[in-house]
Amino acid sequence: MSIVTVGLAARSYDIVIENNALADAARHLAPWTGKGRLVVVTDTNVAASHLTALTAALAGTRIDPIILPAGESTKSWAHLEQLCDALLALEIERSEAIVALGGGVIGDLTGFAASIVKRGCSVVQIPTTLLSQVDSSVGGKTAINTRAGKNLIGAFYQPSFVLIDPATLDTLPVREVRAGYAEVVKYGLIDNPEFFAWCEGNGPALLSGDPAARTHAIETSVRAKAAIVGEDERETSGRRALLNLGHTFGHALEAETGYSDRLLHGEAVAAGMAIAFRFSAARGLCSTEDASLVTAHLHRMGLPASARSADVTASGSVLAAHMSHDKKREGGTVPFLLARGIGQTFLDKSVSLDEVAAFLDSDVG
Ligand SMILES: NC(=O)c1ccc[n+]([C@@H]2O[C@H](COP(=O)([O-])OP(=O)(O)OC[C@H]3O[C@@H](n4cnc5c(N)ncnc54)[C@H](O)[C@@H]3O)[C@@H](O)[C@H]2O)c1
Ligand SMILES: O=C(O)C(=O)C[C@@H](O)[C@H](O)[C@H](O)COP(=O)(O)O
Ligand SMILES: [Zn+2]
Repeated sequence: MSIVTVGLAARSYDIVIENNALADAARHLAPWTGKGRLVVVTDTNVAASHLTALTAALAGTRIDPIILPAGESTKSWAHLEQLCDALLALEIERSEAIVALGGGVIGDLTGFAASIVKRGCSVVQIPTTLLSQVDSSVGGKTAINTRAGKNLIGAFYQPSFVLIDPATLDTLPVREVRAGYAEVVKYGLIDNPEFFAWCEGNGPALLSGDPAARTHAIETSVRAKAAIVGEDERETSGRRALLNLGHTFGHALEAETGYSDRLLHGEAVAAGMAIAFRFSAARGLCSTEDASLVTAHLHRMGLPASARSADVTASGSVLAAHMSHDKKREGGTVPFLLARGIGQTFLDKSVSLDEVAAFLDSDVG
């Protein structure tokens, strides 16, 4: 078992990473079961594969499940309302924890609901996708998507505890494992070239469910994210913005595909990171060799590495228009995460959306 702490003074919390932790949920969740019941928010797929096991592990505690449809379209106003109404109907009390059992969709939506129901209830994250275990369950970004763009309505609201059971990934479809892998390799590309090299060697084993590779990837990612969040919780210093590598491009691709299962978040981020490296090379910031290495690695891992390979045919100016809603925008300018090389990502405020649009029209990836 490993424990990683997110250090945020009074709002610090632990992340426990342990194979088969779900079977031991009574011990791990003891601080939140004292009231005799737990409200568990999940989706239809996760309910089918893991809710029974969690309920059995918590024998003696009444489980009140709220089961939502699976998929990105659940991060919506309509489902936020449905979830808040369900929590109120269950007479949730602020001293109880709401458990988010699922991937990033359930985690982001439940975290946001927890931040507003009765002005704030505790939330415990039990992530069940690779993406949510390495990224979304940690750090307290919660949100829904709206017509104007991705995650534009939300709150910074930290969980009270995160319980990661890598064994839950045994039931995850391989396309979802691949999508989560994009956020794993992101940590190497940001500031850890040794981890990128590890990904080059061990990515295939990770995708095929090798337990040692899986645990190493989860622990490395969670430690990296916890450290960044501890330094810059609300993305004000520029440090946390590094976690957004590939996301300004990626969110535009997601908007273009209507936040549907046509393009998963991790797939969009993969394409966005490769675009960011090629754009950096085109600006003379990083070598074309590094940009090609990133593109080739993502392709080898079965991920899209361009708008075209993500099946998005929109023009550069249409994609740039989506990017103008980016939350990092300041004084009318959207800063971009660019790179001087693998492991050397930085925030560049000198890019214009016209330049990005022209680059995208010429980018073949
Ligand atoms: N808050 C953050 O910091 C942060 C970070 C990264 C991504 N995100 C958000 O996370 C979301 C994507 O999360 P995701 O990739 O986990 O997608 P997801 O939550 O939609 O889960 C992917 C699919 O896998 C299914 N599933 C989940 N766990 C399973 C399991 N163990 N076995 C079988 N099926 C399972 C789900 O039902 C769903 O169909 C996006 O909305 C993205 O914006 C948030
Ligand atoms: O935790 C962060 O900070 C991240 O940027 C992690 C991203 O992987 C994640 O997709 C996040 O939700 C994107 O944030 P946003 O502020 O661009 O919506
Ligand atoms: Zn992401």
